[in-house]
This record gives sequence, structure tokens and C-alpha cells, in this order.
Amino acid sequence: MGQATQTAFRKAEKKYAQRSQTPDLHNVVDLAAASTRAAGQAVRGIQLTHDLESPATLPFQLFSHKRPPAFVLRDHPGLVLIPNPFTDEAQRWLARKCLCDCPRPPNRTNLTPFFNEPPESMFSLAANAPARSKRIGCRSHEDTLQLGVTLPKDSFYTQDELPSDLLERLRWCTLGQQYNWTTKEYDLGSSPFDTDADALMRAIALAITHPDEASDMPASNGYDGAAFVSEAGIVNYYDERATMAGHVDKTEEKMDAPLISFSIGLSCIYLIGSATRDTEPTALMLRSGDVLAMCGESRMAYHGVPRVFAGTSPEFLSCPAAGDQDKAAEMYPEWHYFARYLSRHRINCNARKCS
Ligand SMILES: O=C(O)CCC(=O)C(=O)O
Ligand SMILES: [Fe+2]
Repeated sequence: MGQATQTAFRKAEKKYAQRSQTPDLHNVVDLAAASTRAAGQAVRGIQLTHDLESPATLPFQLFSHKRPPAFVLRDHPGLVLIPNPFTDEAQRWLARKCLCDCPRPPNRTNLTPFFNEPPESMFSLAANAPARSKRIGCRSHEDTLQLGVTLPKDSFYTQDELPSDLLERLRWCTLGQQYNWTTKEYDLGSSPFDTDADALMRAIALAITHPDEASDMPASNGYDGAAFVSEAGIVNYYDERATMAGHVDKTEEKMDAPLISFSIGLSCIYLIGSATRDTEPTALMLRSGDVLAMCGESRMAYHGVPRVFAGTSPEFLSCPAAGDQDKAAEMYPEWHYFARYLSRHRINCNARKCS
């Protein structure tokens, strides 16, 4: 696509993706850096309408405040941002969930069509002494074709591989109703949505219900959060060079419910535009723990991740001993495996109600 026909969204993607020099972050809305244009002009504070309650099943607090500060973007009605409401232990627990519990059968991953994935996640295998040296078998070409994808050109996907090498190629897993990236439909059956993750998403949906009642801003979220259930979700795994191109999530049958997400690990630039690629998007700095909800108008908006920033994972994730004393520790591999991964990756977990 030539310069003249490039959309405003694409231009912004290129600007933040370029690596030859540090991108100009002057216009990035960054709630943790008060010096940017963001703080005063781009966002407006809102009151959460319900307390953020931890699921009763958890032996520790998920949220550091019941009513943490929350914001909407003035130029993007319906985009709600709750800067990291989690305790450090909760972030570590969420990371463990996203790495050990989510990317395993019956949930599908980007590796599913090519490898006979064992019941454990690649992360758990890579962190386990006898398992880590055992190669995972690749599928036959017939099997791969039957699973509805084309055969890869990269020979990596046509030979047996070590769990640690597969982990480096893990890009996504699907939760609940399984999304088919080829047909762009939820037509690959369903697996149970993790109950704790669903409880967390519901707590957020409830807390952001009607935040604009008392203001003259356009309603940012008229959806009744009590009706929210996580029916489908995606966990995205980004290494330091990974990006997600601009898109609209519109497969869901009904689009009135918010799309809710949290991110763990490295910071990133998140672009949020409008219903067309022709509007210049707003760039947000998303940091570890940040919660984003796309409600109302912004549920239909183009968005993407053109840049992940190396070296930005917080100490309580990237320090090898950080999680050794956590309440969840005994169920999972030693923390130093997570620390190594989280110091080089960003994880985004999102949930949608489809019907
Ligand atoms: O990684 C993110 O923050 C965005 C993910 C996303 O847009 C998606 O999974 O549809
Ligand atoms: Fe998306």
C-alpha cells in the first residue's frame, strides 16, 4: 500500500512499530507518567459503581482496592481503563493461570493443528525436569489439513520439538467457545471457561456498569454488568517483537456486552481508533495489571498492539524468587521459570459474551 493510500490507523501502527529509533511517546496516553498530554486532556475519571470483589474461592485478595481509580477516554466513548487494580500476588496468580492452566487441551492454541499437545501446558512441561527433554510429536500432514489449516512452510512445524522451543512459539490460546481464525467463527466446539477467570471478568463487568449516569458525557457503558458471562476468550502471548495488527472483534453474535481484558508482563502501546481505519487512533501505554473494557461505541472500534517494550516487566514478576511464598505456589512450577518468561513477554487475557 502506497504512502498516499495509507490509512490513519496504519500510519500510527508504523510509527510505533519502528525500531530504528525510540518512538516519540509524546502523544501516548500514559496514566503512570503524568508528564504526557494524557493525564488531563485525554481521560476523565469515573467512579466504579460496585466494589471489585475477589472470588470467594481464592485464598488471597485479587484487588488492592475495592474501588480503584478508573477512567474513560474522552475521544473514545465506552473505552474504560482501570490502571492495575491487582495485588502483586494476584498478578502472579493470573500469570500462572495464563501459562499453566489456559494453554492446554481442550483449549486450543496456535500449536494445536501441528503438534500432539499433551494434557499439560508447554510451560509446565518446559519447567519440569524429566518432561523438558522429551520432544512433542508433530502431527501428520493429513491431520494438520483435517484441522482446517494450511501446511506451514517453516520446517519447525513439521518435526518433533522440545517443550521450551514450542513455548517460544506459543502465540494464543482460546477459552470457552473456541474461535476459528480461518473461518472467523466460533465453530470449533467449546471448553469450560476457567471459573476463577470468569469470576474476575464478571466482577469487572459489574464494577463498570453505568459509570456515566451523573455526567454529561455520552454513556460509556449502559450494559448491565450483572448479565455478563465469559463465553469466549483469548489469551495472547507476545514476545518483545510481537505485534497485533489493527482489527475489530465482531464475530460475537451480540456486541452489546463489553470485551474485557487484563494484561501481565511487559508494557505495550495499545491503539484505539473508531469504526473505520481512517480516524487517527489514540495511543495508550498499557502496563502490567491494567484492565481495559471496550464498551458501547468502542466495542466496534479498530484496535491493535504495534509495540511491546523490552525490559518493562515489574520486579515482582521478573525477580526469580518473587512468587516463592505465594498461596498458589505449591500448585505450580517454581517461580523462577515464570520470572524468566515474564521478563520477556506480555500476556493479554480477554473475555467476551457472545450471545
Ligand atoms: O493484546 C491486547 O491488548 C489486544 C488483544 C486483542 O485485541 C484481541 O485478542 O482481540
Ligand atoms: Fe481485539
